[in-house]
Amino acid sequence: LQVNAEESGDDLANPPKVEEKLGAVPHGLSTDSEVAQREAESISRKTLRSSAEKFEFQAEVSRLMDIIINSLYSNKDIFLRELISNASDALDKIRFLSLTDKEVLGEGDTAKLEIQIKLDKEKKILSIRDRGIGMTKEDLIKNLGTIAKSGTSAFVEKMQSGGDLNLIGQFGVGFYSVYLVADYVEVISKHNDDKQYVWESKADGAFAISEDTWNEPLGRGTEIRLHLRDEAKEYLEEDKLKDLVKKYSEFINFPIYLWTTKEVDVEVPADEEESSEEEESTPEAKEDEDTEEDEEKKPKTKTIKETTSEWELLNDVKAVWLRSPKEVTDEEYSKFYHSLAKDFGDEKPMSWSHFTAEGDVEFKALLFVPPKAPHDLYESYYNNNKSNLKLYVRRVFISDEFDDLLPKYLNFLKGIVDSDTLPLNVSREMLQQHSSLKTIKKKLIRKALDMIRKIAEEDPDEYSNKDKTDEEKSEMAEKKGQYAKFWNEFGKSIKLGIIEDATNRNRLAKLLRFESTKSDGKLASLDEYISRMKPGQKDIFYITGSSKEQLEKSPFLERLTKKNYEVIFFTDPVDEYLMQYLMDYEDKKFQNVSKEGLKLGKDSKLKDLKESFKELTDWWKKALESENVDSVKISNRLHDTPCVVVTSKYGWSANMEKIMQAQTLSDSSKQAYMRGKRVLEINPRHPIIKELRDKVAQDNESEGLKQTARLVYQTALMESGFNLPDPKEFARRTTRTSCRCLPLLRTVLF
Ligand SMILES: Nc1ncnc2c1ncn2[C@@H]1O[C@H](COP(=O)(O)OP(=O)(O)OP(=O)(O)O)[C@@H](O)[C@H]1O
Repeated sequence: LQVNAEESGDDLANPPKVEEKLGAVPHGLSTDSEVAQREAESISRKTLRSSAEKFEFQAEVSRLMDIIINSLYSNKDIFLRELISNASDALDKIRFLSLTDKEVLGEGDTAKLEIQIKLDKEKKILSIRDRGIGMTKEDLIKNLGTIAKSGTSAFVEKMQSGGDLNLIGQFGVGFYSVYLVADYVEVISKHNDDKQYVWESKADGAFAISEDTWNEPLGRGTEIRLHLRDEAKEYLEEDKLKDLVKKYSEFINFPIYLWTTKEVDVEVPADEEESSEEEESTPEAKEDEDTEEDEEKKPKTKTIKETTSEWELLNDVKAVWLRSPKEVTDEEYSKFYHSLAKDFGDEKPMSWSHFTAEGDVEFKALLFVPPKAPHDLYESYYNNNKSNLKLYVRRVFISDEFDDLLPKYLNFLKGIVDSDTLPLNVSREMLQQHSSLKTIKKKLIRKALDMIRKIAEEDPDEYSNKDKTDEEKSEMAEKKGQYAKFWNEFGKSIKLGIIEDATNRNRLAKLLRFESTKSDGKLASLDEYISRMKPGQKDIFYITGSSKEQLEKSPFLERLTKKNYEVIFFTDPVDEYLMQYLMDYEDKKFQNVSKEGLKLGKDSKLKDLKESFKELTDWWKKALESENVDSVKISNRLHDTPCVVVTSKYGWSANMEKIMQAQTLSDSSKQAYMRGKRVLEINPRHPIIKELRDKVAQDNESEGLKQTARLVYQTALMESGFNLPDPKEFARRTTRTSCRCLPLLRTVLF
């Protein structure tokens, strides 16, 4: 990665040494010492320091930077919140380490966990400094340039298809937003384990790193100096920065200070000449002579304007979750969500739950359902145990990658948990083992599922609101369609929950939504299905396939719809797995209508029919011996179709077979084993079946009969949703048979 340093004309071979005297500045940030000024001037945006080691950005990072630097995106403000958020993360990290080793914090100003923002109007430099964990030389190289995260290419792709730059933080590449406003950036950083280094780049494909021997020693932490572009001068205005911090970084848990400069009136001793002149020229002076005499002994003063500077605190660090829910407004919850989730889109969270758990294990929690699923929610679902909850112990941030605070299927929730029960001064690994975590997890799941249920309860599309007052109705109108929205974004997670969480299966099943033969294009719940069940109906009927449109035409539904039974359409591949775990609901069993075992009341004629078609069914079963067909039976589900192929109850359905075949790494021997035994079900009322019966009775050795029966079977396979093992053979047979048995075929196909 390292490329040869290009010698430039700048005389920086011996950078000036650290200045001894830093002047009377308040705690910290004395970055504008003369030496630093000279240094900054000498490089003056022409070229990077010649003595530095130079590196190329990783290709994806370089593309990302190109996009940012050339972006016409108008909301350039976002860079500040990204830098403050990084500073806050770095402070969280050092505070966490200090729990087990106090020494890491250092002494004096270095131990102050705060963020400082400073402006240099003249040189157009905006600096953001934190006393966080800092970066070693290696960290600087990796974190700011050479390692592309998974979010880098995802974000580049998103931007190329017209995505919103505002979402940069969610992709974990927020730092690079600095190039929206700066054309040259320096990152000065000091980690406890390394010397102080300067990273610098003009976003031209390369960055440079040098050991820092000229700036003020930071003690520990990072200072980012943005050399602002001309068109970004507004970020040198104190008021602008104050507004931005208020808007975006209000909920940062560390104090954010801005170095502000004010003109104030000060009383200074007046020199004698001036005071005597003043006495003569002031008419009031004569009038007040008596009083003047009394005060004669007091020294004469005058008021002059003086410029003073001070650190002004910009945020209130009281954590939202520690406040009573009654005191927090909806707007505050929304803003807190945006800052917590780094989701600065326009949409509010769909729902939230703010509660305190009491008893043996005490904690406060605030959970949110985001308005949209993140881009990578189901990517590496099974390899990623990290929940999106931030864990705090007594207000101290511990981790946002804590395994097992929530089960995987609830990973789409964002939020925080602050526990008073967990110990503070133990390692993350020890904490991970703590017995209270189980209780916390259990309570969080309950609350999360309640919160999701509430989205449905408050949605007028879900429940009739005829008993509601007008005020309640208008409140509900806002929530209209919210559950369908939730379902579209996170429905798969609920299904995965049903598969994975046996304890909460019934609660989760209540949240399940689907379309059905009676749902009229809307989503229905299992409770609705049950309320619509026909008297005497024992099972909940469903069918699986790749689309609703395809399923609506399925021959498996013929008798069921005629008899007015409702059938659920499951069209997501995960549904096949789901239905292996969801056996029953409210004492009703689930029945896949394309599998064996469908009962639709008693058919009094069945016995006679069986008898009448016995010769055909026996003959056909024998003819299909090599096809994994277990038996040939009279069907109770068909009306217009001559026959279908159903699968055994515990084997794969036709749809599942297709899903498994589509999986690159699936094991073909397992496929053969799991493929359900097939049963050919015939429709005794269909003319072609009747004709086949007659033909078998006449001459069951006829080649034409065998060909036709095979063709009818293969057509049934296709109609039942199976892939034909040899489509070419089917095509050949169709053409051949169509010549020989045209009249019969016409009945099959049309
Ligand atoms: N002020 C800082 N102190 C210490 N490390 C930092 C600082 N700023 C950035 N980093 C490091 O650089 C990395 C890249 O930052 P970047 O903002 O691009 O991504 P991120 O912080 O991981 O994600 P996000 O943008 O969502 O905050 C960080 O993960 C962190 O390791």
